Amino acid sequence: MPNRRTSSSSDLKGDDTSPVFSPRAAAAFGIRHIRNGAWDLFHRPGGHPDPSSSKKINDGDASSEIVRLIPYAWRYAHEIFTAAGGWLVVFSLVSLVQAVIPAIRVYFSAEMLNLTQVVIEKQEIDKERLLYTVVAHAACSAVDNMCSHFTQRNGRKLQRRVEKVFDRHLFHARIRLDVPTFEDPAVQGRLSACYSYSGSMGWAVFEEVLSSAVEILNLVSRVSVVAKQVYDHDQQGSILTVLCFSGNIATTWLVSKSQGYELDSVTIANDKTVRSINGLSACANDKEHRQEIVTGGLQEHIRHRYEAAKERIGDAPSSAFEVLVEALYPGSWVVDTCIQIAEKLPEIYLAFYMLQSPSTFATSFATLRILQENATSLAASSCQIFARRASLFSCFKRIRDFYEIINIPNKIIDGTEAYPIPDSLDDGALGTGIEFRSVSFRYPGAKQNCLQDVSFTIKPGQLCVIVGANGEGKSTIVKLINRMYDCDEGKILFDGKDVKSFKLADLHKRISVLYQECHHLPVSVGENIGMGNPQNVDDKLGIIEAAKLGGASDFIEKLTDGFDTVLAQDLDMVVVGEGGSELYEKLVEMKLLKAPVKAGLSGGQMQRLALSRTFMRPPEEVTLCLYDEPSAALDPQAEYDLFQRLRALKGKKTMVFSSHRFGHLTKHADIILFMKEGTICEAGTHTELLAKDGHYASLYNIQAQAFQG
Ligand SMILES: Nc1ncnc2c1ncn2[C@@H]1O[C@H](COP(=O)(O)OP(=O)(O)OP(=O)(O)O)[C@@H](O)[C@H]1O
Repeated sequence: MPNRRTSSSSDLKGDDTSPVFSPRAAAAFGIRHIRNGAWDLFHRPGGHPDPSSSKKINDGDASSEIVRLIPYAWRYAHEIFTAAGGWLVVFSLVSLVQAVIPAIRVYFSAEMLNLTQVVIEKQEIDKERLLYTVVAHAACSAVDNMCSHFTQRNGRKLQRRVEKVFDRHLFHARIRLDVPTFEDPAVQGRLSACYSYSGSMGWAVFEEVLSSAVEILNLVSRVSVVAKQVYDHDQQGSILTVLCFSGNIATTWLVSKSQGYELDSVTIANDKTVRSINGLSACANDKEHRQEIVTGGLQEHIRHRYEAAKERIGDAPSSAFEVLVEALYPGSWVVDTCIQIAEKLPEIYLAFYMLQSPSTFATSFATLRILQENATSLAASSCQIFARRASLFSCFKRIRDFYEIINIPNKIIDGTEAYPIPDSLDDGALGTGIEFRSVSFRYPGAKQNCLQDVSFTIKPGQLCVIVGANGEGKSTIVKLINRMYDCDEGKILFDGKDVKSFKLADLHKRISVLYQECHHLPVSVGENIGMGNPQNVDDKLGIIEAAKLGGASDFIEKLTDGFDTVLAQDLDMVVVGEGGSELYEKLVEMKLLKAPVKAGLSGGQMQRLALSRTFMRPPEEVTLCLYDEPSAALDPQAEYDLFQRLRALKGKKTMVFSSHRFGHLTKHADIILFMKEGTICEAGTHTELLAKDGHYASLYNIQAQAFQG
């Protein structure tokens, strides 16, 4: 038997083979988790990612909450009607018309049965009434078809129109966030909650509201027709009605209880063996591996490994689909038996009744037919409408959350003053003067300070190199200068003024940064470079020139589409179920799953691309260059060329480098800062620090020895 457990148990820590896997973290976001054999199934109960939506609220709270939600609902209604206007009204009206058609059909079915009853009892037929009933019934089908055609044809168009508005809002809400706000798991959770499992929230909410109205109208109209039939024509109707409905309501309730999991799920193999089976299958199936397999004579080896892995999996599920089917249909013989008995109750009653008074057989049979035809769907509809209360409520809460996230305040507060300071002595012509005064900083969520009481001064136009071992805080200094984060204690000054007082847009315009982790954007190579100066993103000549300066021209020319080559993400997804992709994205966003990125470029090429991006900005605009390990992935020639080029800027711009390498840069530095455990333990020029014979001298000598043989 496969081993199935729920995530509530404390022993769920995931598999060591997947460092980012955390079912407990998933539970915190309202995503449930099941471990079945080697598989992990994540699902969102009721399709609502917001854990707060599952909280039970009493009626008093609910009504005051509803009052608070009204302004948001009003704003939402206003926005969707502005976007889709009259079409939305027509679409809603057609859907409502379609909602009453089933009731009209029931009415004419009842008419047919009544006519049959008259034929049986009196052996005569009302031809006119029969003709009218048949024609009207057919007309109903035609109108129903026309309505379906209309809603299908126009639904998608309307959906796109409504979604566009909300997609724009959501995009804006995301793109405007700064680093600490964006990294905040609470903010990520709120952003994720704004996606519904069928497209963007804007349309999903409209659909939910309209579907509720349609269901209510459908139910009310059908119940009226059935009730009229039962009470106009049959004395036994009330008992049959109770039996039909109670059986069906119980059935619907039992089924809803027994179905534990919806299709909105992601199933992944969190196990080395399954991953190995998938990899080996790919070896056997994919064309690209054939050459290596044949040349290397690997057939037998791969077959052996595949069989051994299959053996290890044993009787546990071997595919995501199997896992999903087991979760969806856990099955219960008690439930199934109850359903069977409940469905037969009205017939059993009728059989007893007919035995007692056979003369009323026809009448009761007609009523039973009408009731049986409708009871199941009416019971299901009433249960659904009942269940919809919660989802409607949570829909409006999602609207509120949506409008609130649009205005999530950024943690890095924008300054008000222009930079460079107008009328200052050099107006930034020589570069930015930087001062750290007793700066301490801790990353959000970290246990201890990453920088502790750091103080130093870099004069305008100076070249500063920050050195030290891994993890000592070099990159963090770069990030604080650039205001990616704000320090917790102390002050950072630009040209003698608190950096927080300057407008962020002005600072970003004057600072050119190259980060250690070079992430390309999933756009074209040319655009990746052009983005270095968003105002001139289409400046083709500028891009070509920047690529030359960054040393990227050579490899770009060799790419299939040159500057137009698109560097897209290739997610290796194992997703099952409707809405699963969206849930997968959420799991990735929440860093519960890793999204492997297919890198089309080597590390050095990525670095050259990122470097080229920094050359897009007009040189006179930039007053400060921040380079975090700019040459880590470059070959020696490229590194030498780069440093030659950058050194030529000395005296014209302030330059701050973080580096592990000594020599090329440090010999020319005006100031070297040696970092150890988040503090600056040595500061001075190359000559001064060598004379001091401390940490710097020791590391420099280690590197120098390598070249002395
Ligand atoms: N976003 C983050 N959240 C939490 N801790 C972080 C974060 N970024 C870095 N750190 C931690 O802060 C410390 C300093 O990191 P930093 O990147 O500044 O070091 P570094 O000196 O630049 O290292 P390297 O030479 O390896 O680039 C490290 O212990 C690191 O683990």
